[in-house]
Amino acid sequence: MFLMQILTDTILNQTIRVRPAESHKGTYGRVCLVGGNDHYGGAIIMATEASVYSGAGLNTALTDPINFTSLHARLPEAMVADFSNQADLTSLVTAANTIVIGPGLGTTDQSRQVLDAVFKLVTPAQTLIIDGSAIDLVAQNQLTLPVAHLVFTPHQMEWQRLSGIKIADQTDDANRVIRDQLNGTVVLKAHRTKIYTASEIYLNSVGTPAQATGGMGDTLAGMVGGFTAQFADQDQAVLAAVYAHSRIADELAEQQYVVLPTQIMHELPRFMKRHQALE
Ligand SMILES: NC(=O)C1=CN([C@@H]2O[C@H](COP(=O)(O)OP(=O)(O)OC[C@H]3O[C@@H](n4cnc5c(N)ncnc54)[C@H](OP(=O)(O)O)[C@@H]3O)[C@@H](O)[C@H]2O)[C@@H](O)CC1
Ligand SMILES: Nc1ncnc2c1ncn2[C@@H]1O[C@H](COP(=O)(O)OP(=O)(O)O)[C@@H](O)[C@H]1O
Ligand SMILES: [Mg+2]
Repeated sequence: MFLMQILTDTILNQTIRVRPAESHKGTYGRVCLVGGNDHYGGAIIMATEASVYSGAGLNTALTDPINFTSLHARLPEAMVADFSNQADLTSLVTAANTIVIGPGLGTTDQSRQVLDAVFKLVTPAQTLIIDGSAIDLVAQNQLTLPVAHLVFTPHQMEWQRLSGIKIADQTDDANRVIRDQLNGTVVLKAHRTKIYTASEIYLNSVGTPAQATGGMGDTLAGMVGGFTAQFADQDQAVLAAVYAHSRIADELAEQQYVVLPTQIMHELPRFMKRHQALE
């Protein structure tokens, strides 16, 4: 039996540290974000931008070259590389602390080749966030997962595809069985997102239907990337990212009918300053 833990503001000041003066960009982690085909460029732009605004020190998008100009135009802080260039893919994935794969990746043969190449390179010390299309590709092809700190971020339909559990039957007990088989943290996204770690279940009791708009999950994936790259405790980093994403949305929704993903990420630097570790 697992007791459900309810996330509160405490997770933020437990996780978000005050930046040490003696530090540089390398101190705050390297994130490689993989996705964005010729159809879904916005998804990888949002994920990458969310990682940058979370404070990760170095961020690179591995994407279709068609997205280079648009990504740079709004986000000069990030680097870009072609996800079909094997040499670039190898060096960037190898250098990363955290890899985020899936936002807008698509499920074509090319998407599958990129996913296979990344899975081959990932090592046990790295954190791998598997989102969106990457979840669908794993489910469709029953892919073998690499050994790493795995974090899955499915919405309920993606979880149905990956776990085989119908949305109506997605109970904690059923979800835990599959979580254990996957051997990774599962962030099951819904109106009230639940996070299944190796030992606990957490309920995200904040969040608003004002968040129900395309790109909201791509943004969360980028935030989880940025938080896990910077903050040592990987479970806490995931929990803090999920909670902050919804908590910022709730604040904006006091005045707004809909909250855009980009508005949430742009609040992050101020929000994180307000909620950093208590001194
Ligand atoms: N700007 C961009 O580039 C964007 C790119 N994107 C990229 O698109 C790719 C595909 O991702 P996707 O999520 O759009 O499609 P898919 O996996 O088919 O899921 C939709 C199906 O699931 C069902 N459903 C049931 N419960 C649900 C729930 N709780 N939450 C959500 N859905 C739920 C839902 O039911 P219905 O709406 O019919 O009621 C529908 O049948 C992926 O790579 C992503 O990154 C998007 O992020 C958008 C912005
Ligand atoms: N009604 C809602 N209440 C609270 N949060 C919501 C609601 N609808 C969507 N969200 C949040 O928005 C995000 C949607 O993720 P996802 O479906 O992957 O979006 P996308 O793939 O379009 O970026 C999740 O974090 C989910 O919890
Ligand atoms: Mg999604």
